[in-house]
Amino acid sequence: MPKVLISDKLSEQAVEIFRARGIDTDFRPGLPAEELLSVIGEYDGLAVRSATKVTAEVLARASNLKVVGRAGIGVDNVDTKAATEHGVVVMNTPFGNAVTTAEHAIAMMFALARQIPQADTSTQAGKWEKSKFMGVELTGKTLGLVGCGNIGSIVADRARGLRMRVLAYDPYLSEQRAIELGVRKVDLEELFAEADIITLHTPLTDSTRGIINAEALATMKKGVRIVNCARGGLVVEEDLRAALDSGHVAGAAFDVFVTEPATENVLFGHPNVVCTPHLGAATSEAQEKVALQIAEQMSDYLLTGAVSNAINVPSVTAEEAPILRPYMRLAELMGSFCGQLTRSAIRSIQIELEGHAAELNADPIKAAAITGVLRSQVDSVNMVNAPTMAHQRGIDISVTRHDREPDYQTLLRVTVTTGTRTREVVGTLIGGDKPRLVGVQGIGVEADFAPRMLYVRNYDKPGFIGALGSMLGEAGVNIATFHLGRRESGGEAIALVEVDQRVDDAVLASVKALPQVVRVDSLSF
Ligand SMILES: NC(=O)C1=CN([C@@H]2O[C@H](COP(=O)(O)OP(=O)(O)OC[C@H]3O[C@@H](n4cnc5c(N)ncnc54)[C@H](O)[C@@H]3O)[C@@H](O)[C@H]2O)C=CC1
Ligand SMILES: O=C(O)CCC(=O)C(=O)O
Repeated sequence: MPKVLISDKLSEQAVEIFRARGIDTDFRPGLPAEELLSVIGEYDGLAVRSATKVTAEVLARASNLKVVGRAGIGVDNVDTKAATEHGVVVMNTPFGNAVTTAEHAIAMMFALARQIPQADTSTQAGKWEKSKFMGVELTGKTLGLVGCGNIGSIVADRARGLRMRVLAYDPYLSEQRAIELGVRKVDLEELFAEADIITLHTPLTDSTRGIINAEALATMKKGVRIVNCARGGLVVEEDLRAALDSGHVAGAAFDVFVTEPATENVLFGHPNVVCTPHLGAATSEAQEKVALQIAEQMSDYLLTGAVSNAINVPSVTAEEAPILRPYMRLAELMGSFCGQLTRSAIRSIQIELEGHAAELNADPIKAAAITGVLRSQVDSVNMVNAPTMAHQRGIDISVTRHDREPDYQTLLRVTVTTGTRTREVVGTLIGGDKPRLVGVQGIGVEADFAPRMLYVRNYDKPGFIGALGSMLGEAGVNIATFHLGRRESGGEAIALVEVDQRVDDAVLASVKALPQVVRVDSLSF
């Protein structure tokens, strides 16, 4: 039974879902970092929000971990690169808290425009400072969105309802989508020059870090207001504080900070600053949605192999998973066949799909084939890290779909090249799910992938089968099945021999010494 740890404050619905799906679940919100390090080795899945830092060190200790689930959007608290290298899937819930976070941004905008938090504090302190809190109307004002994805689009929609004019800077926003949203797509300079209020809705990346700095602030309208409900680090906090102090910026509302939890910050204490403690996603509706989604997604992956909303591997839907699983098994076995025959640096891996296979999602099949090829070289390879490992080794990967009619209903071909050699195997599924080899090196030969096999290439001359049989018999090795294929043009043949015992190196050497034998390899599957 898989085991999952929930180390942040997720809705308890997540626990119920995991347990209902038969997953052993430990609910330990607020687990200290040192304790996480000592217990993570026990778990197959780790569900987090933003408090748990899933560092390279955590991942290095997570010997059983298969999936990290982020109940939310931003995965900047997960070292995704290290997760990929360790073969761990990282998934998030890209939509569950988008409305809630957009509403928080709108609430922050109102809080700034009408100084609601400051007025509340003053009123409850017994002061009646009616003239102190003169606000501004939002109607007719220009809102500048930096980032117009899920959350930015919802903010745009709500802002248009408030009769605001909306500009958006997002290099990946199409003109068509901008028209649909009723926003004007502009460059960053124009947005800074025209916006009365700027809200940020991008992830924190190398291209967005410090996107609002002293230089940018200087190009903004005097009296601009800035809302950040995305990520600390998008704004250089010291530069903003200086612009607030000089009166160039009229107000700032921040939900996120460079250092969190933010118990102190350069923005704190300024009369025109409103702060919340990373509450963007904090509604009961959003938390139920993200907890439920992440628990379902993680359970699906651990129990069926279905992958949704993963950051580091291609998606496999719940419908696709049972269809793809036998193909992934076949591809991995075929890759392993080639990998076990390859003793030098691999240059390329080609995966070809024909018949039914050509209609399927090829990414998981490709990842499985690469896993199989690399497994004889690297123990820790799996479906998640195989493409990265291949890339790191400079291996070219290609996938080709053929629409010709194959001899079998469905066919995969895996070809591995080194500087000097090519290994090629062809396989199919018998009865829809049983992997079967149907060709090696262009020679038709049918065999199952047996736990122990000998692969022999020989000259097609009399006496070979008898000699091989008696040699193995004398060594106490029982032959379970024997499959032969030969090139139609003659000369070359291949034998795939399933054996019941391990064939030791001395016996392999004697087989190799037979005059008809070109090469012999012991394979295991
Ligand atoms: N305060 C909170 O509690 C929450 C904060 N967030 C933050 O909000 C961010 C946005 O979330 P979504 O809208 O769901 O993500 P999304 O991925 O749907 O949208 C992000 C948008 O940013 C754009 N973008 C990327 N690089 C850019 C750049 N250099 N300049 C301008 N635009 C750029 C992308 O094209 C995309 O359209 C998340 O990455 C997360 O960090 C999300 C949920 C809750
Ligand atoms: O889980 C939370 O409270 C934070 C949400 C968030 O920042 C995100 O989803 O990116």
